[in-house]
This record gives sequence, C-alpha cells and structure tokens, in this order.
Amino acid sequence: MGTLLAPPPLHPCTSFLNSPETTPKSCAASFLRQGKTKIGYLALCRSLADGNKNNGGVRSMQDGSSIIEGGKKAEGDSKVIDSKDKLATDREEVAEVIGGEGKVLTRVTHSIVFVTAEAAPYSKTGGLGDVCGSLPTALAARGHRVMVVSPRYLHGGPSDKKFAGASEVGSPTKIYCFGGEQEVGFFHEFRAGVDWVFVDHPSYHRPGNPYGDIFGAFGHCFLLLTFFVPSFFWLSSFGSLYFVTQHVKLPWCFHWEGSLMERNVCSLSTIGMQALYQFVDSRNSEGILCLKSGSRLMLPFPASRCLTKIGKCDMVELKTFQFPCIGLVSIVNVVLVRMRIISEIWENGHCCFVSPVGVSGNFIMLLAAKYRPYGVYKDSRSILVIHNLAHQGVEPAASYNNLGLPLEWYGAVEWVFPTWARTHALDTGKAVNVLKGAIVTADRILTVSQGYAWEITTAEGGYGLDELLSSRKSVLNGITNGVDAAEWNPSLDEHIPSNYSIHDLSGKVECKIALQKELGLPIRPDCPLIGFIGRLDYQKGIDIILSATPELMEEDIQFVMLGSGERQYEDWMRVTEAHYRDKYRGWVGFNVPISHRITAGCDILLMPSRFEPCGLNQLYAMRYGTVPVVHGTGGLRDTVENFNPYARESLGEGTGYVFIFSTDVWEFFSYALKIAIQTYREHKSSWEGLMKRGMERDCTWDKAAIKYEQVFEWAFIDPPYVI
Ligand SMILES: Nc1ncnc2c1ncn2[C@@H]1O[C@H](COP(=O)(O)OP(=O)(O)O[C@H]2O[C@H](CO)[C@@H](O)[C@H](O)[C@H]2O)[C@@H](O)[C@H]1O
Repeated sequence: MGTLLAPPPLHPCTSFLNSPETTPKSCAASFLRQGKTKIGYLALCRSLADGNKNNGGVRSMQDGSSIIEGGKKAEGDSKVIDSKDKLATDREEVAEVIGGEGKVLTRVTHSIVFVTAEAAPYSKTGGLGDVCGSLPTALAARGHRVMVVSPRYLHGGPSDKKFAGASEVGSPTKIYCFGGEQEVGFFHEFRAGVDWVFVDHPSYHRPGNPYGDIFGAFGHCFLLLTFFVPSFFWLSSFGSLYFVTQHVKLPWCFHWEGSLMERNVCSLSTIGMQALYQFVDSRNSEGILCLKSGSRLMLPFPASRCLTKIGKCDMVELKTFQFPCIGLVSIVNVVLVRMRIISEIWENGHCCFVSPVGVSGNFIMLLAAKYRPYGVYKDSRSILVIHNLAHQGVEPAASYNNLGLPLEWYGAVEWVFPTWARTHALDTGKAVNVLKGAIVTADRILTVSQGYAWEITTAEGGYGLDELLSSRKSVLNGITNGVDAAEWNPSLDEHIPSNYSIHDLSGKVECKIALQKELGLPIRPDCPLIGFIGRLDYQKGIDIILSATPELMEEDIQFVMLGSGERQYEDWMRVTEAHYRDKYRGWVGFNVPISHRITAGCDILLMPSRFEPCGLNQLYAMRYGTVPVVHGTGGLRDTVENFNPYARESLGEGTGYVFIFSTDVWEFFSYALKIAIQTYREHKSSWEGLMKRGMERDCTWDKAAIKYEQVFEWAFIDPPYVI
C-alpha cells in the first residue's frame, strides 16, 4: 500500500454551487483533513479509464482489490489498499487521480449501490430512468465502485432484449411476503464500469411499462416494487435510497430509487430489504446480517445490540420526484447514503440500513428520531434532493402510525390544509407531509438546478413549504442534472439515421429529411421543423401549446409532438393531426428511439413548462444542434441562454429563446417561437451560431458529479442538524 501527500484539495469556500450564504461555515475544517492521504481506488480509477479504452474493464473484488478483466491483477501504481487500511481512519481521502486524459477523477471514493425502479437503458419512463442510468456510470468513471439494483421487467416485447446481457446469479431465493413465500431471482451484468443487478419475479413480467399499461397505472405498483424496494420507502408513494458503505464485508452502498407504494401496504415494506440482503448474502457469505424477520425491521433488536450490528452512516441523501404516470402520487427518493463503519463495529457486526417504514423522507426523520438518539448513525449526514416540490407525499393523518416514528415527532410531519382546500364540512384538513418532515430534519438540501433552489423558497414556487425552505437556506443548494454523453451524442447515436458533429452538420439535414419521411410529412429541408417531447401534463405547459397551435399552424412550419399522459391531451394530439395532416404529427406513447430522432431531426424544441426543476430535453436538444424555445423557469432558465443577435459585435450570443410568462401566457410563447422561426428562415448564419453554441456546451454528468462530491464534503463539515 502506498501513501502520498495529496495535492491541494478543492477549497470548499470557493464554491461553484451557490451564493456565499450557502457556503459552509467552517472551511477550516476541511483543511484540517488535508495532509497525508492514502491511495484508495487509484488503481480502479486508472484501470477503469484504461480499461474503458481497450474495451476491458475493472472488476472490483470482494477483498477490496480490483482486477482488470482478463484476469490481470492491478499492480504498481495501480495497487489498491486493502479494505482494513481503508477503514482505519475516520473518512479517508484518496489523492486526486489524474486519469488518462488529464482528468481529475476523484479525491474520495465510495462503494455505491443504486436500487431503483428504473434505470435507462433497461427501463425508463422519464427523467428518473435517465438519472439512474447515467449518474451511476458517471460516478463509476470518477473512481467510485457502483452497483445498480432494479427490477427485471419483461413486457413481452422487443424491450425485453435489453436484459439479454444479464445472466442469472445463483439460484432463486425465497422471501416471505404477501402472506406467503415468493421466489425471487437475480440477474447480473457488468457494463460501463457498473454492476447492474436485476431482481426477477413473475409480477415484473407483464405488458405495459413498469407502472401501468393501457388501462392506466397499476393499482399494485407497490407490490411490484416491494421485491427490491427496501423498507425505507414504504407508504404511499416514495422512495429511493442510495447508500455507500465502506464495510469490508459488504463493500457496496445501496441506492434505492423510485418506489411506488400505496398507503395500505406499510407492512410489506421490508421485503425488498430482505431480497437485497439475501443477494448480498449470496455474494458475501461471511458475516452479513440477513434480515429475514417478518414485517418490522426498525431496530429489531435492543439499542445496545444495534450499536454492534448497525454501522454508521456517513451520508443520506434524499430527493423528491414525481412519477410521471402516477399523477398525484409523489415519490421521495433517497439519493445517497454513504455509510462508514467505525472499526470496532466493523470488526463485530455488519452494515445494515433498516427502517420499518419506507418513505425516504421518512428515512431521514427516522435517522434523527430513532437512530441517532441511540448513537447509531450519529456520524451520518443526510441530504434531501428535491426534484419536484409539487409532489410532497401528503397522506391522511392516520397514516402517521405507519411511519414508524415516535409519537412526539408528529409535529415534524403535521400538515393542515386550509379551509378552502377541504372537501367536506367534516374534513379537518389534517394530514401528514413526509417531505416537510425531511426538510426539517435533513442535514443538507439539494435541488436539481440553482434556479429551482431559489424558486422553492418563494411563495409562488414553494407549494406551501417556502417558509420552511427559506429557514434552511444556508444548507440549500442546486446542482443541475447532467447528460449521459454516451447515450445522447449526435456523432455516435445509433437511433438516428446520420451522425453529425459541430464540425460537420450535414448529417443533421439528413436526420430531418428522414424524420419527415418517417412521419409522412412533406419532405422539405428548408421548412422549420418544431418538436416537443415529454409528459402531457400541466407542468409541461401542454395547455399553452394547445392554445397557441391554431395561430402557429398559420405559419409555414411542421410540428411533431411525442408524449403520453393526460387523456385529454392525447386526444387533442390525435384530433390536431387529423386536422393538419400536412403540418402536424402527434405521436402518443413513449418511445426512446423516436425521441432521439425528433431531437436530431427538428430545428426547434419547445419546452413551455410552467415550472421545471431541471429539465433534460433542452440539454439533449442543445447537444444535437436543435434550438430550444423555453419558458424562463427553474433549470430551463439556468441552462438556456437567451439569444442576443447584437452581442459580440453582431456575432451573437445565446443558445436558445427564453420567454417569460405573463397573463396572456401563450402569446409570449408564440412571440418567442415566431422570432425563432424568423431567425431560422432569414438569418442562417445567426441560426448556425445558435446551434453551435448549444453544441459546445458541456452539460455532462462529470460536472454534476464533482458538485455532488463537494456537497458531501460540506455535509461533513457541520454536525448533524438534528441529533
Ligand atoms: N413520450 C416519450 N417518449 C420517449 N421519451 C420520453 C417521452 N416523454 C419523456 N421522455 C423522456 O423522459 C425524460 C424526461 O425528462 P424530464 O427532465 O422532462 O423529466 P421529468 O419531468 O420526467 O422529471 C423530473 O425530474 C427530472 C430529473 O431530475 C427533472 O429534470 C425534471 O425537471 C423533473 O420534472 C427525457 O429523457 C425525455 O426525452
């Protein structure tokens, strides 16, 4: 094992994340941690970089070392410290690693397991799938050790092939739930530096998408997800947890993402945990604590035993998220929990993250209410990541009993609807709001853009939580989501008919012609082709598009929309297509290859979202030289720079068109769109400048991952918010 002096770390005070008020109080503390640092997964990082180049790959071994696939053990510089060394100090930092292309990989490595309801490319219904498909690979590329656990959905169609690369691990295991024994299998694929693990059960084998079919959302999604969704997120809707452990015997961290549960299923919440531990057990036969008990997992043993059985968690990170197809149902995702097992616990026991009830927001509360008072996880930190404040997980007050919280904690989640929002005379308006509970207990709070981080502290964007969020401004940051550069790259994209790049845009015209052909629209390369991709709901501003369409159709343009969601909008798309056969196409459904072809083939992409925490399609569009026309809100305002043709001595500035709402909402939208169309037609060089500036933008996950690491560092500078 080698040691070396670390290069000067990033100064935490020179934040690129937020305003000075959100900078941690004690920057000095981080400097105290400088000095001698140990090489941790240097080899992994380097080998990963090398391995990726030569189509090899690095496999992490259970003993904490790593090998390059092909059997060669990492050597020399590539030596990896053994796990005991790794855990000998508090939280060890490894030196920043300069990868093959001079890229800094990471200073601190973790083992991370994502457990998620969807992960692209295997499964995806929206932004959640994108994030869980790309963030793990970005973290792996930075030297972290990453596993993703998600269901093995087989819908009986071509999408089933996506799981073809995964082979079965061991034999199926039996778990007890729903009043009987269930057989659960596990499949595994190592790809892009990440171990992808798929939980298999007959309930995942059905037509539709993960959460519903043509008849609507499955009423028992909770059941489908319970097999791998751990007890953290039970309840009516939430869930996702990532946690990272440095436990030698359990060298993975867990990341649960996106569970959908209904309010009456609290007792089923432990099953996923059991399944996961069964799996872990099968790989680490030594000393893993398997939770095979019945319903409740919360502190199933006396506190004193917990101290030896349960490790300390370094980091908990939660995020809220809306499941597109579920309408009002909210999802709270626990994003990342980094576990540290101090040496004595590590010697005796096992890392075990348990919660009797699952909502991830609830998990943060449980951490504060039930673990820390017993000295468990007192060195942990929690981060709540808010993806969509419109969905908070508000449930009837009676649900409180299912949260597993002590009675005296009711105030943390108490929620009373105003009189006007009550449904009948006897309605007291009393409810519980799990997101509120997480906000008042989390150590740090994140959103998916800086703009949205501010919006949620205002009365307009705070959905009733603005004052609470304002009171926590000093720990509130925004990190913009990234783009999976491998999936969304016009020069490599296999879904589009012609590849192209900023240096040669000729392929883009070919993509446009091919799209017009595919849609049955007149083939007219010079006609502005406008696109929209997304959920058909209020958030995405579909009503604005709807209002503006008649006027828009008077223009010489073509317009294609891809989306699914509210029935009224789907019907509207069909009717509009029938009415404007030579100009409009509405593709009702969810189709990833088509979304790529629309992104590549269109000239303009519309995103008139009423609010948008981050938004991904505008990022994809810019990468593909498609100019976004967006409402200046949240992440859209942060990521799209408004076009200014006069800037830089008339060379122009900006990457798209940003309009602001007023009372006549659609008129502002129409106005911005008309200017875009006019620029496309009459000012070709300005348009090309717009396209190229968008394509030059670096919106990759690498940048976001570095910012996440910065927030983790800050989280450890302060003591836990609630002890
Ligand atoms: N019919 C269809 N066919 C094919 N692909 C389709 C599709 N409809 C949508 N998609 C794809 O699904 C993804 C949706 O991304 P968004 O950022 O709009 O996420 P969403 O609003 O679901 O989630 C929330 O979480 C994300 C992630 O944090 C935030 O960016 C966002 O603001 C917040 O509302 C994109 O990749 C898009 O191309």
